[in-house]
Amino acid sequence: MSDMPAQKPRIVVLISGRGRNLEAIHQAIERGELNAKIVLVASNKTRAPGLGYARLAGLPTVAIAPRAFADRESYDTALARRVAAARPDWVVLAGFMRVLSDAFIAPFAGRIVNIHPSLLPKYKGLHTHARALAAGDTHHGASVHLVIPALDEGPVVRQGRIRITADDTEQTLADRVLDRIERPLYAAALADLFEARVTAGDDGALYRDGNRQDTPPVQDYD
Ligand SMILES: Nc1nc2c(c(=O)[nH]1)N[C@@H](CN(C=O)c1ccc(C(=O)N[C@@H](CCC(=O)O)C(=O)O)cc1)CN2
Ligand SMILES: NCC(=O)N[C@@H]1O[C@H](COP(=O)([O-])[O-])[C@@H](O)[C@H]1O
Repeated sequence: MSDMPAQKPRIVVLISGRGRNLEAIHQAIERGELNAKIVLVASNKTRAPGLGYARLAGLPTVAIAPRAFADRESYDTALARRVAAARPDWVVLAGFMRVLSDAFIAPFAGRIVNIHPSLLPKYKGLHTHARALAAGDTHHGASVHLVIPALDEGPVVRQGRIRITADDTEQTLADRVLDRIERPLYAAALADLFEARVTAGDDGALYRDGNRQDTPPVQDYD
């Protein structure tokens, strides 16, 4: 029996903005709540504030601006090469605001995770909070899912839900979803994946503890 400690899963985190989910993941790791090692923080925005957090935390960072590339596929190929050089076990999207082509997805197929601020399959894409308010929904939330080429269509690992209040605005709802749901939800869902409680079958479905998970667990965070 080897007495070598289990290798921590190596993760690359992709951001485009403030990096609040990056911060939540990093702090969960620092508190010993998530067994992983962030080996690179990469952004498509050279001035992403989340890069500042990463640098202060002593994490390796890189920013690759799309404007230097002729098209989405050439950008995604370059980004994939740089990410692959960090030898990740998982690629974690944390407020990464670009649709990824197969040029990026293929090399990491089945190992890319995203947190989306809606109760998928509702409100794929952008402006999810405004759309939930406009629809008069009673609840809203976030979903952690595996990334496939079809936007926000990948199998969902976990979801979190809160009530929408009568005085909610797009900003108050977005802030509450992020602070109440996304921060704890992402760490819990990543632990499911990293510790293989949840695995992807050849059929594209997820299996939790060996049982097919046709609908994800939904936790209320009110
Ligand atoms: N192929 C996939 N790419 C991405 C997925 C996915 O499931 N499949 N998840 C998204 C994350 N995301 C929502 O959770 C998302 C990000 C970006 C966009 C989008 O329309 N981006 C525009 C640019 C918008 C901007 O710059 O403000 C674009 O890329 O043209 C939609 C959904 C990550 N990628
Ligand atoms: N489609 C992806 C998407 O909308 N992601 C959302 O952007 C915010 C990013 O915050 P951050 O930049 O502070 O991490 C988060 O709420 C995340 O769910």
